[in-house]
Amino acid sequence: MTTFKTMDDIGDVRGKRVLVRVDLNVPMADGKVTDATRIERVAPTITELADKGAKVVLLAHFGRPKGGPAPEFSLEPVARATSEIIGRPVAFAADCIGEKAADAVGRMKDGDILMLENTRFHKEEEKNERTFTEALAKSGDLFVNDAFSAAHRAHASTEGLAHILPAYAGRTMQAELEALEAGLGNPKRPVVAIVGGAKVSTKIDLLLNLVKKVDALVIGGGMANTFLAARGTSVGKSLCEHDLAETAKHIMIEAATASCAIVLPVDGVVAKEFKAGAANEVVAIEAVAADGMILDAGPKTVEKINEWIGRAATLVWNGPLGAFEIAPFDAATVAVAKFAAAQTKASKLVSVAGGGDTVAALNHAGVADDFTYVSTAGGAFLEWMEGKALPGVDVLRTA
Ligand SMILES: Nc1ncnc2c1ncn2[C@@H]1O[C@H](COP(=O)(O)OP(=O)(O)O)[C@@H](O)[C@H]1O
Ligand SMILES: O=C(OP(=O)(O)O)[C@H](O)COP(=O)(O)O
Repeated sequence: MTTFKTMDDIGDVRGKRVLVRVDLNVPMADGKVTDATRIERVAPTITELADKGAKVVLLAHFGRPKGGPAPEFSLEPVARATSEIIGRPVAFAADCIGEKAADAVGRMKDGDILMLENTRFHKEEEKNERTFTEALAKSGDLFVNDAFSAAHRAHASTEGLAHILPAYAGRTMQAELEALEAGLGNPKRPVVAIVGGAKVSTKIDLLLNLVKKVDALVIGGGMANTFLAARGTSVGKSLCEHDLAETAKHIMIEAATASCAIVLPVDGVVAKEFKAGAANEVVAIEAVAADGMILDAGPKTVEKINEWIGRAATLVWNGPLGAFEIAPFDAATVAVAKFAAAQTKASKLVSVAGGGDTVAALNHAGVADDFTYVSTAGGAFLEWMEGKALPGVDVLRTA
């Protein structure tokens, strides 16, 4: 049950400027969106408001620029992709505050859609600074937050704006929370979680609570390398955050106390270059050469993970098991995704997966529709699972 205001409470929006926070942090390659799920999920909120005659002003971040403009993190190509998906023009303004934003908003007619440039081009966004939030608020009369997958960030555009403008949950925000509650509110045990991917430093802390909620935690992808290194296994040149070794050790101790099994790779697919078709070999995890990079989990690891999934009643998954965008390093992710999908179809498993790249990986494996639920959120979903308050959601409850 949601306890915040939704778009059903928003009233007449005709002629009003509605600032809509969406998460358009989508996978891209060569300037093209490679998985449009996040855009498709927020499309209903955008079109509903536009159809009701609102001036829809979209706010979003893209990637992790260092608090200043960076062309490779521009939202302009994403605005084009959004326009194609919703089948309507989406104008673009080269800044999210100031004159450029004001001019573009000033030109809007009722029912128009405008996307403002990456909010993270201003360092004040992530600091949630009041003056910056007020500058953002100048473009809107109302605020709709539809970015569930960014709701774990207390940023100006995800949290701050709800203190300044009348605030509502968008259709996707509402649907995500309801679906997660339905699928995982009271999960059937055993619960197995898989956490992989590359955002090691921003996700590792939440594993400390997660091990108290699940029966087994499978650690894969870049995250696994940090744990392997922490227990003294050499990972060569693999993606690894060595300075997080103590955190990893602490998590392994907490897991043992909570009787949560930690499942780490036993073999890996190792290459010397991070590129498609790079020469590679499967090696035992203790045998990674000093110049090798683990880019995927090996077949024995896949077998072990699938055994755990076979015993599970509920699966929670964020983060690919390898660099799945580059063949052949997608093999483990695809194999595990297919097995989890088959278990779900056979009614043996409730499977909930989430994250921008995880969704792309499930689409790549052709099984996203076979999972019980696929969330657009990765980190936010895991924090929700941990039982942590999400700033972007909480502020809507009290707004
Ligand atoms: N062993 C690995 N080495 C390097 N990158 C990896 C490895 N395993 C997974 N990745 C990368 O992790 C990225 C996804 O991580 P993350 O952003 O945490 O997931 P999500 O967006 O689903 O939350 C993918 O781009 C993938 O290439
Ligand atoms: O892609 C996102 O999160 P996810 O990788 O956990 O799915 C969100 O857009 C949040 O991005 P951030 O982790 O740079 O704050």
